[in-house]
Amino acid sequence: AQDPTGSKQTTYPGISSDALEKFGGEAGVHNWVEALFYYIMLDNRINKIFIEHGNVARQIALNTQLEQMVLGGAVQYEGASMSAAHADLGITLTQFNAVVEAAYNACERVNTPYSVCNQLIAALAPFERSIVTR
Ligand code: HEM
Repeated sequence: AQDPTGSKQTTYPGISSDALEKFGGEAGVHNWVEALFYYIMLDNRINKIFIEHGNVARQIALNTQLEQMVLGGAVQYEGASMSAAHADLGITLTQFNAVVEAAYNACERVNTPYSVCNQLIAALAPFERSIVTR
């Protein structure tokens, strides 16, 4: 599997050693990703991109892997690099930020402690460089 950042980075700064546990382990991360896509699909600024280009079941499975890995889990991410997955979508910073909002709403929905929610979202933020192309 490729490193999702497209770099050689394998550890994520700012992630505490108990982050995955506080997130509720694999089941907790999966619930969070389900809630994330619930809020994405309710957001009229971005849902059309996912309806037209996405495969929600595949994206939920791959995001569950990726987020567990970012939280320090011994999980291999088996999807495409962030740049390859998003290259043709012409994503704007406004659309990226809409997904970040959905991510915070998902944390509230599944009662993820705010500090550990922030750790995950901060660790995903650098992917913006690979995802926002417009
Ligand atoms: C940090 C933010 C993001 C992360 C971690 C992320 C993660 C992922 C992952 C893991 C995949 C699956 C790759 C694969 O199929 O191998 C994917 C695909 C996709 N993402 Fe994102 N994504 C992010 C931001 C966004 C944004 C902002 C949008 C649009 C507004 C978006 C739209 C899509 C779409 C439509 C696909 C499916 C592409 C395809 O199957 O051809 N993503 N993303």
